[in-house]
Amino acid sequence: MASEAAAETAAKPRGGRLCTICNTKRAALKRPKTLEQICKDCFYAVLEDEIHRVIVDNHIFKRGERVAIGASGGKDSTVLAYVMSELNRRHDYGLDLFLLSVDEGITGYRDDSLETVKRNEIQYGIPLKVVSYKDLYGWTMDEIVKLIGLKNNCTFCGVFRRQALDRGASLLKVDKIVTGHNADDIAETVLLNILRGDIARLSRCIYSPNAYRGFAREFIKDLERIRPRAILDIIKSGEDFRIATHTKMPEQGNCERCGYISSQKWCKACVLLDGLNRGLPKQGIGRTRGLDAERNKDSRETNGTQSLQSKQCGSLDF
Ligand SMILES: Nc1ncnc2c1ncn2[C@@H]1O[C@H](COP(=O)(O)OP(=O)(O)OP(=O)(O)O)[C@@H](O)[C@H]1O
Repeated sequence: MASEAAAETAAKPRGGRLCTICNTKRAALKRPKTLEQICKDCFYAVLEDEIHRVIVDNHIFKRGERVAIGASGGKDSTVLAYVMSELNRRHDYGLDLFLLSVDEGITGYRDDSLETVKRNEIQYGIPLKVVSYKDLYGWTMDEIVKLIGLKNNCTFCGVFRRQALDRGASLLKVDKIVTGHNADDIAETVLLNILRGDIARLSRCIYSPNAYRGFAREFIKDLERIRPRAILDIIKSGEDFRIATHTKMPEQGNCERCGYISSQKWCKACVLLDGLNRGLPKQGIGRTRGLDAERNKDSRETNGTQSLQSKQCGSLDF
């Protein structure tokens, strides 16, 4: 008996609970979703398995499809690239994967993270395509910031990035694009869209512009401290949201200028680019209803008031 007890003590890692899944390694984290305390390896395994289940249950991909992975070189898209290539191989999805990076032309920021993407290209054997703001729009973000200053630059960055991903996707002739979003980002988005009354974006469960994001982030982090499940509960509320049938939704069409998807005569990227090229960089900054509607009514009209200031850079705007 004494030796058995000794063996058990030896097997148990010192200073912590055992993983509730494998029961051998030390628990490294507590999952807010299940409240289970699990080790690193089991966390990777359950996460990959859950992603696979979501892909299969929702019929997200069809065999033979070409899929671009939006690769910024940041943590979320690096995980995404790994998981996509791993699941494609492990479960034989039969997908043709590509890494798609947008180079916004921000010295010391994107040029560094693109190095990570180039390493991913070799590591996972997925071909990489880089599209740049300079080639697509004739402007780098550094040049835009020089013109407009730091205020409002996130609007340009986010809108151009969203369209650059679409353009890159059509160059690669892919059927789908996947982008990496963690639970915190999605909860912020749900909250932001509710705060802004942006039912159209909420129903498509996509990103709202950056304004207020910093405040929403702090608020969610405060909630999480009190109740760790708060983030998942907000996401669930967003998913279960039902929109009254009489709510007016914007009609999707195509931009008259560039042909990309838009609910206005001109898409936001064209409105902003037109302003930049005409030396009126404040044109189109602000909410779509209002300024862009005006801009779309009469392309000669310009207006730089009511600008929304961004509190945080880097999130992908949809
Ligand atoms: N420059 C880019 N090129 C290609 N894809 C991008 C780029 N920026 C963002 N994305 C895509 O949009 C996702 C969400 O971007 P966001 O800017 O919110 O960054 P994030 O949450 O910090 O993600 P990451 O850690 O991957 O940078 C990224 O995971 C990526 O898939």
